[in-house]
Amino acid sequence: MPHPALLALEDGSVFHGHSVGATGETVGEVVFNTAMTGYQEILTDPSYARQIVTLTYPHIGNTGCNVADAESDRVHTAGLIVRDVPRRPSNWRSTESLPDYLGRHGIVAIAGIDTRRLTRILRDKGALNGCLVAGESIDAEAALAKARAFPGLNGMDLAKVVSVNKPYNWNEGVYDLDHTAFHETDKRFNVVAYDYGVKRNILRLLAERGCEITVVPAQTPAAEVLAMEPDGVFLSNGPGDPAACDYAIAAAREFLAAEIPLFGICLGHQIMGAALGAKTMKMKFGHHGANHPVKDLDDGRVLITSQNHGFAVDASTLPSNVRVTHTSLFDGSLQGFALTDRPAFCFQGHPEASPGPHDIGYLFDRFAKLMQETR
Ligand SMILES: NC(=O)CC[C@H](N)C(=O)O
Repeated sequence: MPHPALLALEDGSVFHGHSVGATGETVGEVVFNTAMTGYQEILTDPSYARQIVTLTYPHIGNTGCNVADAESDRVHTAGLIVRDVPRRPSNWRSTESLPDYLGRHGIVAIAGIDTRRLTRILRDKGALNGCLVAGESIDAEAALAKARAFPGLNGMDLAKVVSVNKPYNWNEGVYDLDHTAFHETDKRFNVVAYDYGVKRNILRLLAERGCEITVVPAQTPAAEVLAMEPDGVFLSNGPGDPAACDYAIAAAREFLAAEIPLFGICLGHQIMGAALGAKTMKMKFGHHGANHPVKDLDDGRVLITSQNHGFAVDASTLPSNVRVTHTSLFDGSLQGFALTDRPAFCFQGHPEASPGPHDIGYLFDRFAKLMQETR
């Protein structure tokens, strides 16, 4: 018999279910993700640090887990909430079941609760702080108190917490078309990628475009990077509140001043916005999923995109040398912008997908073109 588990939300809601991961307790902001696939990539996306993720798709774990699908070297979500985990995973790539994987990584997870009810609460009230407990004896009152004691993500700088300690070269090759083997690419550009919680697929897609990549810690001063004379600088995705990353905002300002090709994704987009003097704000429940429609304002195309953010740049506070390039068709929020007088642009969603559709992968080509033209 699995251990019992319980989820308590700061609004007083309590859900009883059973454990499908490690025993223990965890606190964080509870958010919902609507992607139907890609649970392992979601678990290992560093942008989810201090967040407990509930997946709205009811059957999670069907295809097991493996080494290749991780987006970083560990699980970053603070916990996992699902409706149901199948008893037996079935896929030729699977080396481990989801509960075993979660247990090995020490991640508390609950199944057997009504995730539709939970998602409606989060949609109506916005993301809520919660406490997830699993084990032989669980105490709802204590969990509620812990949920209410969690300070929330506002003001929390987590990029420097999940970042690497020292620089390294990304030298994994790129996949063959049939995705069975890696091969080398011709290196055309030297790129420095800031790791605020970078996902591996971003580095793969940059390498695929001929980038030789040096990944650097979040707090690396801009002067150190400029001394490396890169062809371009990349600002990665990452967890927490962008406004709290003052060192990153200061560095981005220097890269903009130096007119070096600059590309930002998600947290990187928000940091670029803040560097330009724009305001960032907390969203009600954010965007977390793999089917979000985004409009490309240059040609009117609608792209289906992968998303994972709880903060956003307030478009009305952007300076006049910014051109909005993408908006969300869910809520009209800002999804991308480019500078009119510098080689810099960024995107709020996840163009690298993983999981998700590849509609907006052309942004990686745009960065390569920008570096080519700026040379
Ligand atoms: N995926 C990301 O980079 C997320 C950015 C930021 N932490 C947010 O929640 O909005």
